[in-house]
Amino acid sequence: MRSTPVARARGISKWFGQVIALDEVDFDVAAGQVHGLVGPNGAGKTTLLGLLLGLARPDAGALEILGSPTRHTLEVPVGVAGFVDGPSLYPALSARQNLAALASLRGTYKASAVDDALEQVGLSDVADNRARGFSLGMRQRLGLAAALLTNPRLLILDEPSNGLDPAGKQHVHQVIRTLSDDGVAVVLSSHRMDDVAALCTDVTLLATGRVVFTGPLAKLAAESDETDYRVLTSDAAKAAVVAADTPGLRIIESGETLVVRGPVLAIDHLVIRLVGAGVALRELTPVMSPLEAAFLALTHTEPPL
Ligand SMILES: Nc1ncnc2c1ncn2[C@@H]1O[C@H](COP(=O)(O)OP(=O)(O)OP(=O)(O)O)[C@@H](O)[C@H]1O
Repeated sequence: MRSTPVARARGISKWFGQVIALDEVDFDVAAGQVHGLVGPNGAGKTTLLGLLLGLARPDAGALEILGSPTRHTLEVPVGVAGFVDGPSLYPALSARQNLAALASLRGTYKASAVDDALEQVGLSDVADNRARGFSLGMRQRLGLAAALLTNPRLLILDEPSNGLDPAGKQHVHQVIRTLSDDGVAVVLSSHRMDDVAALCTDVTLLATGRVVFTGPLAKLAAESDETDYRVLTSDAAKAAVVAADTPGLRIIESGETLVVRGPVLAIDHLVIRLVGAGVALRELTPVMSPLEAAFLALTHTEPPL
């Protein structure tokens, strides 16, 4: 028997005045899944995270968290923790005092649990420093520690890698992986496909409030059969002429560097034609990962050149 999804949305819509932020969204998250929410600016990621956190209610559709329909009041559903738009912290209190205050408010304060949470996110050394002086990355980590204190079954994180240095990012990624191994479902938003690729098992791609893809990460990569390649040759001008004449290829950029877009077969033909035309190929490099290519294809956005 399949276990109950940790979160299940069917046809949820959310309006802000005339703007539709979520348009009949279906969304499933299972225990242990690390589910990435990606999409261009304004796609509806934060709005969906807010609904999962009980910060707002859908205007239409059904949303169940841990098997229960979300209520009509605004409150964080039991078993859910996390934050959107950065964690709420008391700037005048230290990291330790912030966590102690939050746990005391819930009536669950235990000094050892606070120490554990700080240790997990790598903030033990600065536990007694005031949050006011914390960098964005440190505030993100403290917000994560606050969420961990509640032993959530569903953790919601908005851009968790924001402001983190590479070591901090690795640390936070490891915390998320451990939670997932323990069966916690994690839903996170990100603008970075490399973060999503490193962390997520599943991904939902939103564009102007609609789901344009949802499923395993590996399936998303297969959604686009076109990739951009940078082509360096011995004769840039002649290479551009050959590329323009190759069926299935589009020239994205020409000049010293030639960038072309097309399916792998068309790229093969380009290489054969270049060599046939006496142009030496010095470099052929994909400009973006298959995930980024799928993102751009499905959201109809163009890569920056
Ligand atoms: N409180 C609000 N009042 C009015 N409009 C809102 C509000 N919150 C979101 N919106 C609108 O809803 C749409 C979705 O916004 P949302 O913040 O969910 O997108 P996002 O994918 O998180 O974007 P970003 O990547 O820029 O953070 C946007 O058009 C946004 O302007």
